[in-house]
Amino acid sequence: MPLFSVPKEVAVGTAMLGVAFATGLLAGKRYPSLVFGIPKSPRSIIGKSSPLWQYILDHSLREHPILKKLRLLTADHPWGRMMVSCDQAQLMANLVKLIKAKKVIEIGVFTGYNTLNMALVLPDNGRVVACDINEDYVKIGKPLWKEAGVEHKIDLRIKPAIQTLDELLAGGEAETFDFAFIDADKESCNEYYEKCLRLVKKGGIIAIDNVLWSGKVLKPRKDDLATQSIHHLNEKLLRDARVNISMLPMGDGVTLAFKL
Ligand SMILES: C[S@@+](CC[C@H](N)C(=O)[O-])C[C@H]1O[C@@H](n2cnc3c(N)ncnc32)[C@H](O)[C@@H]1O
Repeated sequence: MPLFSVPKEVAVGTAMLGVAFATGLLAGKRYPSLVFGIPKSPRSIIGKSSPLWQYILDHSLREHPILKKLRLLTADHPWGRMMVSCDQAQLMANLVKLIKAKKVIEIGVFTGYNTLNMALVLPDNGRVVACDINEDYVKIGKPLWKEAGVEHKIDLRIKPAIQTLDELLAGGEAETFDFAFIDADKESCNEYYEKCLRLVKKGGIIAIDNVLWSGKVLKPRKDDLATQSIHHLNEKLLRDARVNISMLPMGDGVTLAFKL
């Protein structure tokens, strides 16, 4: 027995709307960034349609106008959902500022929201080593790095991040970074973590994004390498005596590892 029933006309109308929406999507149509008044945003543990999500943004987000411009620009990109959660990016910038970081690493730039966000709070002689393999994504945000006047603080490296991290290590930059944000291909997250641990100083912070992976970590499927990889790193971090950790249910889950 159904819990509630709807008039036949409403059911038919809703089904037609659904078909029209799906047909639009298949035809490559982009829908507006605002759905039911809630900003389209990336993965988030708190549902994006939850009024609490809007409340959090309304009561905590202090976004630089150029960051906002980049967020809205990215929201209309077909892969806009990959962008870091803006409240989480704000926490990253607050941490970077708190520890008076000068050298930071971003693994997985996409359109560069978090890169810009960190560059904005770094001192004028600070540096973000920004790693990505896809220049097309980065090109979207690059003009805004310039507009914000922080382009000179961003050292963009377009190649596999593992290669960039190895080059930094080979160049004698071990234990010279203050902060690292890991947010690229999940299959490599353990390797990124190990290399960042060598690059970051004692007292520095490594932030690992998507550690809850939309809840998939609860039941990692054997054939799902990304989830397996995240889950193994989560298990390892729990027992890793080289760091203190906090796992925060923010965005899609972020673990902060404080190097001892
Ligand atoms: C989730 S997005 C990053 C989001 C970004 N941190 C932000 O602030 O919005 C992941 C990015 O990782 C990049 N990526 C994937 N595999 C990579 C690799 N092997 N090396 C470097 N970047 C990679 C992708 O091109 C993509 O831009």
